[in-house]
Amino acid sequence: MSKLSDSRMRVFGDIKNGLELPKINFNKQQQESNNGKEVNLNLKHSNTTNTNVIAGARIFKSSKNHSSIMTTPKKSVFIGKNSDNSSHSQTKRNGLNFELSLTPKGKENKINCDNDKEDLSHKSKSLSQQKNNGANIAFNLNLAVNMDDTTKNNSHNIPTNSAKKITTNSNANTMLSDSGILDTTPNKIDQPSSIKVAVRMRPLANNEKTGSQKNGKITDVLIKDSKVMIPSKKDLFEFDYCFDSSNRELFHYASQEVVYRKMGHPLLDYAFQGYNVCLFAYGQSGSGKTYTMLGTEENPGVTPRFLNDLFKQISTTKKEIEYIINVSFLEIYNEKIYDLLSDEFEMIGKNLRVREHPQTGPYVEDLTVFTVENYENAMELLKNGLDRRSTATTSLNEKSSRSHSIFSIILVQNRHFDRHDDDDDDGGNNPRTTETSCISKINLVDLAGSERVGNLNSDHFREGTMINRSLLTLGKVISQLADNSSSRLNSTHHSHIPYRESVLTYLLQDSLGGNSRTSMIATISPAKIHLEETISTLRYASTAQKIVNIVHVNEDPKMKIINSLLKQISFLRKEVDRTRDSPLNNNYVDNNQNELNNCEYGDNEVRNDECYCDHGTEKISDLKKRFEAMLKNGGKILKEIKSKKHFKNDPDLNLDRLKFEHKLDHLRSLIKSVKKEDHLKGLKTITEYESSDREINITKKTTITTSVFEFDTTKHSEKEKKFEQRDFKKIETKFDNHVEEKTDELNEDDKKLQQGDNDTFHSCDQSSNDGMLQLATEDSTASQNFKPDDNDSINKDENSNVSEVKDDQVTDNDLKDEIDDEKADKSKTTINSTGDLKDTKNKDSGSDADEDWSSGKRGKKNKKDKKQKSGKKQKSGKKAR
Ligand SMILES: Nc1ncnc2c1ncn2[C@@H]1O[C@H](COP(=O)(O)OP(=O)(O)OP(=O)(O)O)[C@@H](O)[C@H]1O
Repeated sequence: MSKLSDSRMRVFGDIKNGLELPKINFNKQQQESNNGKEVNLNLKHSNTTNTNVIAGARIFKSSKNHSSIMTTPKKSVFIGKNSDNSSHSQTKRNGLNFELSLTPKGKENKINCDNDKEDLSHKSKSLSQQKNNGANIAFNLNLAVNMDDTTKNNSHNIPTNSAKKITTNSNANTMLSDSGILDTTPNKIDQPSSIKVAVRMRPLANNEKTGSQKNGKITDVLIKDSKVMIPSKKDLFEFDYCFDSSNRELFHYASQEVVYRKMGHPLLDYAFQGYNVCLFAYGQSGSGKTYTMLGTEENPGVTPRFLNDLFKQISTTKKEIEYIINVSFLEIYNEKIYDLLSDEFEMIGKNLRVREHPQTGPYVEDLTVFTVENYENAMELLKNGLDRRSTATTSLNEKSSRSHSIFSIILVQNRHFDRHDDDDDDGGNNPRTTETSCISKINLVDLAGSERVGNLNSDHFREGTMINRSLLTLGKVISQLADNSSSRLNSTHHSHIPYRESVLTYLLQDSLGGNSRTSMIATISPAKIHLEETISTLRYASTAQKIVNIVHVNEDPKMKIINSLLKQISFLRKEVDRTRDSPLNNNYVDNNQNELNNCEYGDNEVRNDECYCDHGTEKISDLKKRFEAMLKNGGKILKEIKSKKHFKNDPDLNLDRLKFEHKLDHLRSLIKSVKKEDHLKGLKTITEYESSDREINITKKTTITTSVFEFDTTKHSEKEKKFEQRDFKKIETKFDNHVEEKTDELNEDDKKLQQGDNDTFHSCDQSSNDGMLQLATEDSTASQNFKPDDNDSINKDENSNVSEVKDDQVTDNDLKDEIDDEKADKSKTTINSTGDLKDTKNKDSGSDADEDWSSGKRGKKNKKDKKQKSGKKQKSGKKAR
């Protein structure tokens, strides 16, 4: 047994200053010779033969006869575990015997000191004894499965429930629980992990091959093994890996697969072990970051391969582990965070906020998270997000990413296993099921390209300076962290890290200098013309290499609760998907309600779900009102135009028509936005529309869409969304029909006014009555499935249009009266009108444009042609404005 300078065993400290371990009794000479020596702190459990290095440490002279061991800055030290399953409960009852020893770094032999025969080793008293003595211990002593390579051999056959660990606690007063059972709170075994850095060189681009070069040299970068050389500058950089992808013919050509195997796959392994991981690509614009991270259809990059292996691995692992995979995708553009996966009305284009959780660090508030079940799901989300990412053509890259993107995967692993506990009355014969949970966050980051501002045109100047600003902060953070990492052991003072100076670094705080196994791929061009940027990237990368993160497996009892909630989310998402196909099924809400109630935390979840749905209902009813208002306004305008047509020489007629077309433009673009689910744009258009139309005050009420909207919207927002989209289509159809018909009629009127043909004008008037009638009828119905840009769909959907019209009803009496009046008008004038029209058609045959006008009188077979022409007209109308 070691002689401790203190009768209690003490391990305490904090992350900045390292941990103070039991003092060591050196004689004076030993004290001098060992002062400042770097050592390994080893652990050996008395039941095992293996000794594991658990931390790097340094010896310091602390008092006359004592030296102290200071570990590298860590919160905790791994103490030990039993080598076989049978003895861990024994340990629990009788206390844990372990032995700490110090050895010079890189050597096996122990340092001599006077502590006892075992030199610097220390055997603990049993924990139960300590507890009985009422001694303070400055840590929670637990057993742990250490997933790190150094202890893997020792730990892999230990069931997870025997995994406990030692964690220091800076308040140095944590007691064992009254029951004497070891505390299993935060399971954090900190380990140093330096950032792994690789460089990848892309092939020459076409314009680089032909560009004029000094000395006739096009390239000036060489890669050999793990080194990059710049011959003209006699510079040499060394990294963990250097990938030469400049020429496929090369023997050592690094394909996408090679890059993934070396840089991506190891991170996947770490993620399965429970660590947070991060891979980011850094480099000049056009140097191959996106190609490396995402690749192409034929040559997928790291992210698709990572996802593929993730799901493959899950499918081959044992059934007792349950996996939940959540993904999110965001971009940081001009220092603002945008959700790339959200299809929520008000979330698109919304700048999200970063918040900080005291335990888990920075996170993005309101970011959409999807639970995915397979590779295809995940890839679909990735592609959807990429479509929304901000890109632009720059001098260096045809499709340059103008934002930093972070694709995050949360891997949750729930392990269920049977625990045999000797403490049980039955002697441990009856297994009890236990669950542990592990959550790993995987960040795959494609940074925007670093670029000299001189290379940017005025369009991209602002975004270029923003990109450079955040990359500059990233550089500062990296270099500060590198400084701190190298001075960690010698100094207690650490410089401030300016994480908050940019959104990027704030969000990546954990990946840089925090709890994450992080790798970086620096991409470079071989071209001599980019040499300056290449050297700057290489410097950046070699500084990043010096950063040492402190990592631990994310296993925590609180995770159980989080897991349970994640399960709920996953369940709810599945339900949403399932019910999407049958939105009219009224029973589903009740059934699901029951299922939800049966879930753990079900009550809260249901309540939350309801809140969410209420919110959704509000949005929908608001939208509904806006659409209705627009429809009414549209009707009013048409009416006004119609009434003015009686005055042949009304100078306002054309103006009104233009106004009307202008408004319909707004509506059309609104409907397009809605169709594309670009709700934000839709909302903007509505606002524009409404403000341009404020003077028109409509009192009559149309209820065209009410019947469609009046289903029970209080329970399920997805169901509502489905309806919302369907109804938008109907409104869209209706308006397009109006535009089509009214444009034709107005053109016809126009022409006839010009011709001064009174008879024809009369028939036009009737025809515009028809048009109004149709508007009123359609206002009270909802025609279906028309897509303004999709000419083919016009014909396809005409039939459904008809049946839809029959089904709907007008509820507003005033409007009904008006429609009835107009119907009467119509029935009176139909024959005349048709006759006139026929005449007109005959007169004008031979002219394309005229045929278009005449066929505007419900000539269904020519509808497609008409549509195309009215589209053209609209464009010219815009030009005129
Ligand atoms: N290793 C490679 N092999 C083949 N082509 C590559 C490679 N790396 C990049 N390219 C090609 O170079 C061009 C630019 O690459 P990429 O878009 O990935 O650059 P980037 O660094 O992401 O640029 P930016 O920062 O402007 O978004 C693309 O056409 C890409 O296909």
